[in-house]
Amino acid sequence: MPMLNPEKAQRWVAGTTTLNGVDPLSGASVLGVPSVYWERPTVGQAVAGWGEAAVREARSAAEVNEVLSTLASRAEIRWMEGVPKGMPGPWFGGMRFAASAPSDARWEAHGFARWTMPEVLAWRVGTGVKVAAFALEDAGGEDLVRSRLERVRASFPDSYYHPKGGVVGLQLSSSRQDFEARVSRALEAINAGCIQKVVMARAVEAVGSAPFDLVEVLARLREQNPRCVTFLFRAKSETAFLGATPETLCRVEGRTLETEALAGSAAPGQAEGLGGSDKESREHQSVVRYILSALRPVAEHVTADAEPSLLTLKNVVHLRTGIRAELREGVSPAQVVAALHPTPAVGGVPREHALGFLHEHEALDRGWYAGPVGWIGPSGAHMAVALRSALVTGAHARLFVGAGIVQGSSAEAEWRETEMKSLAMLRALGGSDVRRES
Ligand SMILES: C=C(O[C@@H]1C=C(C(=O)O)C=C[C@H]1O)C(=O)O
Repeated sequence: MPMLNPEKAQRWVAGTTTLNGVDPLSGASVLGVPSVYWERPTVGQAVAGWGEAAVREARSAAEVNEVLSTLASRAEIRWMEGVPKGMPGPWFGGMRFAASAPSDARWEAHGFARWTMPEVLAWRVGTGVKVAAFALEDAGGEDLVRSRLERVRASFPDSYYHPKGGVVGLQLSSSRQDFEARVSRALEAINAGCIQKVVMARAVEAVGSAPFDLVEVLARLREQNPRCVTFLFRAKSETAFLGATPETLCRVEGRTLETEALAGSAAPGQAEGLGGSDKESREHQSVVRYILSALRPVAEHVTADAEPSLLTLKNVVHLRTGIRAELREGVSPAQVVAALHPTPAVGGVPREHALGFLHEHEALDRGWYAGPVGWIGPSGAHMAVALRSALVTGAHARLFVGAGIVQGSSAEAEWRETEMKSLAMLRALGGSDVRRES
């Protein structure tokens, strides 16, 4: 049985092997739907994990800090043949956007924050697929690791998993009226000077004509969104949180930190005007300023791109400013997450007022949407901001989309922006025959 937050003395044993494969996702045809998945096509990184050798949960923001700090250490795992260099993870998971407990039962399985170390982890390396197996260091731990590696070696396909291309009919519903009323309320608060920016989100319910095939959805997400991180986190239940996000919260390797401001959006046909738009530029710069000031206590030599560039995705274009820094001595990825999350790209300015406004008026349990999701371990950490995502159970998907509201925003335009942002997930779910109810 996997243990939640086990005693400090608990240790795991791990072993590795290398296969001839090319695609960790193809393992799903023999090992089933992964419990965790992470792919960055731009750098050729792909990782899939099955089962849960260990689970660490946190129930509050303070506990998150404590748990995340322990996950970066290698002390708890005894590697039979040394730590594999450049292994992503082995801990994968995420946390809620808000500091409050779930109010929507659909998020209960994912909890406040949850990281797992899979029983089997497969990731792409230059010439093949590397596999690690983990087990508790109890009597028989090494044998269990060897048998897991053997089973994987005997059955792992060496082909690439291509989506089969079947189309799933989707029935969609989301209330436009409610969303636009909330955006108008946000504009009143902005005009009254209570807040300068707030990111309002809404849910879109999508019901498929058959249960969603999560492996197919992952395969389509990565194919259709090569500049994003495709991710999946499946907790104990059959409920999975997955998506393809363009936004990184932080990537840490040694003392090198990379982050970014991603805010300001336009339809692909209107990208030309994005850089010159006063509204989009204000929305973007508020995120840049926040990140630079949030990094000051934890990092030095902070540099940002002189000008935002355009990040062009299939359905939407964003303004992006890359930011790099060197972490101060002893600063952990946990402290970086605590310093940055939530940035005004998904929260607002001033931060506490905007979060209070969302708590009161958004009428949505965001769950892990817009929270940090990713991996952490001895080779560093990568936490993305969980956007363009959905919580999927059977034939039901709850998608989440949001947009930044500043002075000059219009409720109708923000609705359209969120519609545009929903397309990536809808297309991956397989929608073509889309019927709408508002
Ligand atoms: C909130 C979302 O996206 C964020 C909001 C953006 C904006 O308002 O321009 C752009 C990118 C993201 O930081 C979302 O995709 O749900």
